[in-house]
Amino acid sequence: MKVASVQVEIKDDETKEQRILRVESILDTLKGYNLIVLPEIWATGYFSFDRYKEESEPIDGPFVESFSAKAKALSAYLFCGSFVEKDGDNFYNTSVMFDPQGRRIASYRKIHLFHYGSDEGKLLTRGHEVMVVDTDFGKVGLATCYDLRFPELFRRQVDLGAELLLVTSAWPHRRLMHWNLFNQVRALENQCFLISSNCVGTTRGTLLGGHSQVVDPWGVVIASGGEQETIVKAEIDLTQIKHIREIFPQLKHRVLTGSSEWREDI
Ligand SMILES: NC(=O)CCC(=O)C(=O)O
Repeated sequence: MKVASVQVEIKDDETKEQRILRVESILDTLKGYNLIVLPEIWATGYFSFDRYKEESEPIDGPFVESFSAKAKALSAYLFCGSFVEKDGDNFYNTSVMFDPQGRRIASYRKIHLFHYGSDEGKLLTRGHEVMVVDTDFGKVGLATCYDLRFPELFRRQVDLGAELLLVTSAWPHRRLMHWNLFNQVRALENQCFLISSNCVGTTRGTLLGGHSQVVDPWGVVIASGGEQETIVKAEIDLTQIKHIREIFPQLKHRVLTGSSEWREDI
C-alpha cells in the first residue's frame, strides 16, 4: 500500500484560495498512491486565529467539496486534514476522510483543543466523538495534533479496532523533540502504523516543525520529512500489524489499572 503525507508550508502572505490551489497541484502528482494525508487547518493556517471565523465553512462547503472531487480524481483515500467548521453558532477543528469514490466516510472534531500560546480553546468547541473509520485496508483512527499527548484516545481507537492511526498537525518546531517521541510511542504502544502530516514555515511568528512521519508498529520511523515543504512517501504492509501483535502480544497483556475494576488485592 502506497501512502503519502503532504508537509505543507504555511506562509502569511498566501491566501486560503492560493494555498488550496497550490496543494491541489501537489496532490495531482500523487496518482497511484492509496492513502494521502494533509496537515491541520493548513488552508487558513493554524496560527491565523483572526481568520478562523471569516474562513470557516460548513461541513458541506466548498473546501470539503473540492477534496471530495480530488479523492475521486486520484482514486485514493484522502484524509484532507482539518479546516474550521461552522455548525450553527459553534466552530470546530474538523478533519475529513474521503474514500476513492470521493465519498465523505468520516469527519473528526478535535477533542483536545490546544490552549498554550493558542486561541484555539477560546474560539472553538471541542469534539466529543472518538473516530475510527472502516476502509478497504482496515480500520483507521483519526486524531489532530495536541491529541497526540493523550494516550487514552489512541488506546480507545485500538479498542475500536484501529490498526492505522492518522494524525493531522500544526506542531511548532520548539517542541519537535516531543513530536518525534509521541509519533513513535503512539505507534509502538498501540502496535499500529501511524502516519502524521505536519506543517512547515513560519507563520505569525511561530516556526512549524515539519518532520511528518510514517512509523511502523514496531516504532520504527520508516519515512520522515525534514523542515521544508515536501511529500513523505512510503510503502507499507499492513500484515505486519497482525504479525507483530502475534509474536509480541502486548495488547493482550493489559491489566486495567486505571479502571474501577482494578483492585490492589488481586
Ligand atoms: N496545533 C496543536 O494542537 C499544537 C500542539 C502542540 O504544539 C503541542 O502539543 O505541543
